[in-house]
Amino acid sequence: MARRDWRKLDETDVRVRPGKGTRPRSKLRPAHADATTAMVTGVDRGRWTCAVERDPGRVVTAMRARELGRTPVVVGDTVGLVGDVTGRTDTLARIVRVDERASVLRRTADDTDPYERVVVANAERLLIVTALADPQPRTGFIDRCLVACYAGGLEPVLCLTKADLADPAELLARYADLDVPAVVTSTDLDPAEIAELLRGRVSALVGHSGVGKSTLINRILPDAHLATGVVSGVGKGRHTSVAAVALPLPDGGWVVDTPGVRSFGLAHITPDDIVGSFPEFAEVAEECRAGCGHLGPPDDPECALDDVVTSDDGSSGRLASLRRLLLSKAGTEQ
Ligand SMILES: Nc1nc2c(ncn2[C@@H]2O[C@H](COP(=O)(O)OP(=O)(O)OP(=O)(O)O)[C@@H](O)[C@H]2O)c(=O)[nH]1
Ligand SMILES: [Zn+2]
Repeated sequence: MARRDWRKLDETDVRVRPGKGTRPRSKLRPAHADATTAMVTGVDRGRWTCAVERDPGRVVTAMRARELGRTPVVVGDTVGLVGDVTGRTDTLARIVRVDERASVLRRTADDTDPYERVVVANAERLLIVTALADPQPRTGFIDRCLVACYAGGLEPVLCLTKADLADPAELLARYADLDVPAVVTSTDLDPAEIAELLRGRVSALVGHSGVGKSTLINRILPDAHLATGVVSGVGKGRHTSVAAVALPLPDGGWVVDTPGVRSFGLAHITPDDIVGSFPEFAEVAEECRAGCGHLGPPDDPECALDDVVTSDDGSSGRLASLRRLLLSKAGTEQ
């Protein structure tokens, strides 16, 4: 239950149906029944780049129809387009519908923007790109990426780069209890495993500067420069530091690069949102008192999660890892 509750989290969520008190239910709706479905691949200053029928070869620039008001439209959103959807130069389609999101990745509020915002919608996976050395892995960052995934409905994957510089064993061990899938890579290893992981689906990528994210993308997408160039015709400028962009993969699927996204919108996430992603704990957590932080003694001495832990079936390690994530939500390390 908790896992799907991210929809209520803030005002930037898409209103699938207009609520009472807003505009009257649009009479235009039936007229838009023939709207063309597209995926948003880039956003910049009131213009959205969309792939019609998710076809990377059919790119259209669109504006948001007035009737949508300020409904946020982000990379990965599935939208309905009307108007000129040919994509010819100087044409502009209109976005008249934003479909309900299957997942959300939020970035945190920052100095220039006091609101948490969804940066990527509908990504199935989040690749947490971390160098094994140079720069040193930051486990606080990884932990908060995991929290963002569990709360937003994405499957996390650890992508450990620069395996030629350091052994991944210690880092892998830290996440073993959480069953987070991991791939280990370096420039002297074949990127086929990662390409396979990404093929046919929408995956978002996050990572600090210098971890080798661009190197990785360029190896999987030899023409990424070209693809980036196409979108940056729209996406150049001061907003690019946090603007996500979806790049099409050669064998189908999309990689969403999230430059500048260094921390995640976790402020409204409750412990229950996170626990909800852990099947063996979610049900028991309902027996806890309302507002239990599920941290166990001394903070939550009566937390029911402790009852799940029996002898040595691995549950104690998993609970310890889950509790580490619960604690990390409040962390500030980036
Ligand atoms: N030793 C080693 N170095 C690597 C590997 N992958 C990338 N690098 C180096 O790490 C540095 C950073 O790589 P980038 O791909 O630019 O990193 P990034 O994450 O895109 O960083 P920004 O562009 O700043 O966001 C470069 O000097 C790369 O050559 C690797 O597998 N092994
Ligand atoms: Zn509890």
